Amino acid sequence: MQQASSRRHLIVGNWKMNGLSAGSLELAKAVAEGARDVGPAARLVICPPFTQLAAVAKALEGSKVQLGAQDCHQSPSGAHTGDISADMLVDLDVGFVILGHSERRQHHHETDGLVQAKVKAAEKAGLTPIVCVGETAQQRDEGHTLETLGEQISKSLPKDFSGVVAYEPIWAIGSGRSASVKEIDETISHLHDVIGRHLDVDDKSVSILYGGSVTARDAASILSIPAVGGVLVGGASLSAESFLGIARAALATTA
Ligand SMILES: O=C[C@H](O)COP(=O)(O)O
Repeated sequence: MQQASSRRHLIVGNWKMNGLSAGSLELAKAVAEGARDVGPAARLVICPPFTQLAAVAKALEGSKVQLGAQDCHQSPSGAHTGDISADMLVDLDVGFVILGHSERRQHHHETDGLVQAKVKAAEKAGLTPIVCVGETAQQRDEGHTLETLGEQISKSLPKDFSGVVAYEPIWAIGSGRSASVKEIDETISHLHDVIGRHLDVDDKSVSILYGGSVTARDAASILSIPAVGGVLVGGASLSAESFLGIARAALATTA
């Protein structure tokens, strides 16, 4: 089994629909500055809204923080009013893209099939997709968590997937109630098994992040779980202090 001490955690901040020009620049610069102290323990990625990508890309120049986006269209170009293609993101020095987040699955009716088409488009353009899967509170209460996640994994990821997966229980997102260490450990280990069974890739090559109410307080215990490859952070990524606190927790797990 992979040991915590040999890992380099991926710490991803998803700003969601937050950030105007001045605040975004200030936040990006503060994260870039603070990231110097994190050393090689973690790779940091911030995913601002589309409108701030160009400015944030400039603010991150020369830093160890990488840029991500929150979605892309499955087509490279064309008549898709209001959409953004993977190539457009690459053009702005974006390296990562979050796909299939539960907020998009729910509010934009994104299906597993559409998510898979977006994953293929992102990988073709050279982006690293971060594909989100997660169960609702009802699915969890009815004992359908593993079945739900297995279906999402097998239908959302192409057989030759080379990106990152984020396990985000929907009931934990923005609720202030993170899943327990035991739940995260068991579920992510199960996801590795599903990947090994359904995809044509070594399951160890796919890093799996946890997301859902992660804070600087509980980050160390989550990042100490050997199966966890990092965290996807929403609310706590909107402050440089809390986001960097989470990144420093990665450092503590390698000490
Ligand atoms: O993409 C991030 C997740 O939805 C987690 O958000 P949260 O940290 O605010 O719960």
